[in-house]
Amino acid sequence: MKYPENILEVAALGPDYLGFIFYDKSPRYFDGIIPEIPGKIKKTGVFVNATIHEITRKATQYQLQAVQLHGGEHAVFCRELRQVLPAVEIIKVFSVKDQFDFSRLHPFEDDVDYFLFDTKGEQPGGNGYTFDWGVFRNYPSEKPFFLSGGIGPEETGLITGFLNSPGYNKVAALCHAIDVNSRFETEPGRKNTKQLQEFKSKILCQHQ
Ligand SMILES: O=C(O)c1ccccc1NCC(=O)[C@H](O)[C@H](O)COP(=O)(O)O
Repeated sequence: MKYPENILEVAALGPDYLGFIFYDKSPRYFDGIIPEIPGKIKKTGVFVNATIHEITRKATQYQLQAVQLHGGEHAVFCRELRQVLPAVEIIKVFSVKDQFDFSRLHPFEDDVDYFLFDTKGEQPGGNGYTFDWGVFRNYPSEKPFFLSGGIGPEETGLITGFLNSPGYNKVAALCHAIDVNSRFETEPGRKNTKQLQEFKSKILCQHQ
């Protein structure tokens, strides 16, 4: 999110999280003021290889309830961050191409709250492409995760198929949130509220 009036419009749809990109090479880079939004929506700072000091500064400035780490942050870094910001959820992102080696998650198990799976692309995030969710057949963890990467208005069938499919049963139950971004934008950082509303209604209606 980037623009105050658009933040308020999207907040009115009742998402669980709202993301603010603190990566200055992104067209969605956020440096503004976050208007007052309902406390149950978790303000989430998105970082790429930022220092603990930078993350702490933004977390304090914007009263973030979650941070999403999109760079090469390692498990020890996440552990240190947790010590400094114990009340803030830590979401560690992994980029998936065709295959994914899930053993990479193991070192992070005790130090993050959620994993987030995004599509590997030219940029650290916001690439707008999906990956093959079939990789989740090999998901070895009990940790809930965010499903991300190129999810757009046309993906509702795919999502509900994934969430309801017996083939994925245990994994689908661990899908904590659906993360959407560029495919719902009218320009970088500005979300199409109508499309988001329809998307949310369809998912809620189709997911048993
Ligand atoms: O969106 C960005 O510009 C961005 C830049 C650098 C790191 C992360 C970024 N976005 C983070 C997200 O969580 C996106 O929602 C995720 O990458 C999916 O984006 P999209 O493929 O556009 O749906």
